[in-house]
Amino acid sequence: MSEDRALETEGWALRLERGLAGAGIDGRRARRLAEEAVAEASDYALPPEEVYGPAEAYARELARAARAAVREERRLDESRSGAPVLRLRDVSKRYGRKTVVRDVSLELGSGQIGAIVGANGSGKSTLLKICAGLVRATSGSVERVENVGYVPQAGGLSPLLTASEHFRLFGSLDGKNERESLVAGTRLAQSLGWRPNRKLGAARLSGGTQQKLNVVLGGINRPRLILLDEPYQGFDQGTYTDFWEQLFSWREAGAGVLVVTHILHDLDGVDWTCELHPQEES
Ligand SMILES: Nc1ncnc2c1ncn2[C@@H]1O[C@H](COP(=O)(O)OP(=O)(O)OP(=O)(O)O)[C@@H](O)[C@H]1O
Repeated sequence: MSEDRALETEGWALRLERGLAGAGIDGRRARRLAEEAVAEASDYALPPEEVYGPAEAYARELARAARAAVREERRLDESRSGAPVLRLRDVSKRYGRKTVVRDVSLELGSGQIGAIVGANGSGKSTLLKICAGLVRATSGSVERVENVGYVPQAGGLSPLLTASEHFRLFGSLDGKNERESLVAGTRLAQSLGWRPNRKLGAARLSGGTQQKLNVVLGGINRPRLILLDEPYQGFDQGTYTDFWEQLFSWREAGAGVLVVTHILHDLDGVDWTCELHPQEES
């Protein structure tokens, strides 16, 4: 970093710290937030002002986010009570004459991980789409909370949009502004050991990286229910471990997580398993 850039960054961080302190954030926390902002901006090789805007305005925004986090903590306390986030009763799905899901009942509480397992063609993806509200059950009932994240097995991205543009698009659905979306997406990406490239469109990312992006988008708005359809197919071993750690930390934070998997050792860390069986043609 040039000397000018270093001075500019230092000044910006100081103004941010002062602005935060002025907005009632305690001194040590204000310093940590300023350090994090500088570190994140350096990930993008840009001066913090270019990423976050003027320090004073960003301080106001962070203070607002801190107040929202307190409200969120209250909400999480409610969800830690284990209230159900998803309940299926006798759900079946037919395509024409073929029954692909038969009489499935399950209940996922907040702070739980459930796994859907079964042979190829046993209806796992169909059931997850029913849970997400993307496919309608032929019979039975589905109740779910409103805030849901869904991570498909593949696809689901806009080929020309970059990772950051996806963060903004998905974040805006939750009322986040551009910076909040960028920060939330970048943090989640980092927890999967990924530093998004600022320029590449999704179509030019590797298969595994596209799936990391899908996982980030599934969790970017801190949903109370997160549905994941074997999204780890292209992950290397390290990312795969990070992925499960992320599921555990979502559970810890009070979300209900439902994951389709066919890898049996995954099941060690889950709270319950629902096994599906391929249906005979009727
Ligand atoms: N839109 C559809 N129209 C007709 N049949 C469908 C449709 N979607 C899925 N099916 C059929 O439903 C059955 C279950 O498919 P599904 O993809 O849910 O299974 P799966 O357990 O997720 O499979 P895999 O392990 O291979 O991913 C399959 O026989 C499939 O061909």
